[in-house]
Amino acid sequence: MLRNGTASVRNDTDTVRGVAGYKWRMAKLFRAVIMGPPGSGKGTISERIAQRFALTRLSSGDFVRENIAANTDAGVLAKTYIERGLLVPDHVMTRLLLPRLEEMTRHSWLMDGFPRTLAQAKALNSTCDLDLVISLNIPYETLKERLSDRWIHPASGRVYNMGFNPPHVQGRDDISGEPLIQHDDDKPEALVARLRHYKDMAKPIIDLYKSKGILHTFSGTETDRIWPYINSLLSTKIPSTSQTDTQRIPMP
Ligand SMILES: Nc1nc2c(ncn2[C@@H]2O[C@H](COP(=O)(O)OP(=O)(O)O)[C@@H](O)[C@H]2O)c(=O)[nH]1
Ligand SMILES: Nc1ccn([C@@H]2O[C@H](COP(=O)(O)OP(=O)(O)O)[C@@H](O)[C@H]2O)c(=O)n1
Repeated sequence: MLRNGTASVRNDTDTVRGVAGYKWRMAKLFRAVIMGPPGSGKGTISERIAQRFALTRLSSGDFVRENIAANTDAGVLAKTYIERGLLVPDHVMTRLLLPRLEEMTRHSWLMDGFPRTLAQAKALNSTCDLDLVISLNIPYETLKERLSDRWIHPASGRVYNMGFNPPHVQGRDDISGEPLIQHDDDKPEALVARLRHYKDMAKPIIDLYKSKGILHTFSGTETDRIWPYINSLLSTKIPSTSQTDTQRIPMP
């Protein structure tokens, strides 16, 4: 349910009369968050979920980058932190993200990268009711190996791994053909600090979602082995109709 003062669309089956006397039944909407340390597979799994269940994939990192590119006030502010390798403060992140979510009242979505702090989780909580939180629990050695081999197409956020999902042409994005880059903070020396930081920040968020009964944790070293469990969980949670968000149903 989006609590923006006017909309209340979660779980509803409201109808809108369209042309030729049809009504459009809005399928039950679904809102989820995916959490995990850097390299745990959030991007990879979100992509699969978005395709399989036709959810809109929202990446807070991509959204920050779009705002920086568009020179919005919040983007300009966010840039000053990212350039110093810092997390963007909560009030800037919520200013960026929450209006975007309020535009999504009629879409099912999966959010990757937000919330990263308890304050962000509370802000999200006051904006919408989440149906489900996926938390990925991946051993440190696995994260280290994956990240040292991660290549990214910055414009789209598509991720590659030279062993697991290599691009068709080495160093080039499959779709655009543009060059791939590596993030400095994917280097092993930066990883220990990033992981410690993740654990400290994630613990209270995970406790919050556990107490709400919406947390589902998946552990393992291979995405392909974790994926079937996530797939079957989501298949039970997402009604088939919400796979297209809206469904045209002839109604008297
Ligand atoms: N070897 C291996 N690499 C994987 C696996 N799953 C994801 N990756 C790669 O690991 C890196 C991190 O995954 P990503 O989805 O970007 O993680 P995120 O930081 O949590 O969003 C990327 O290069 C992925 O292609 C896996 O099961 N095995
Ligand atoms: N909730 C969030 C999301 C992103 N960010 C910032 O935006 C950057 C890019 O986001 P991302 O999700 O792509 O980050 P990484 O997974 O590359 O760490 C992060 O490194 C943070 O500086 C943030 O501060 N708080």
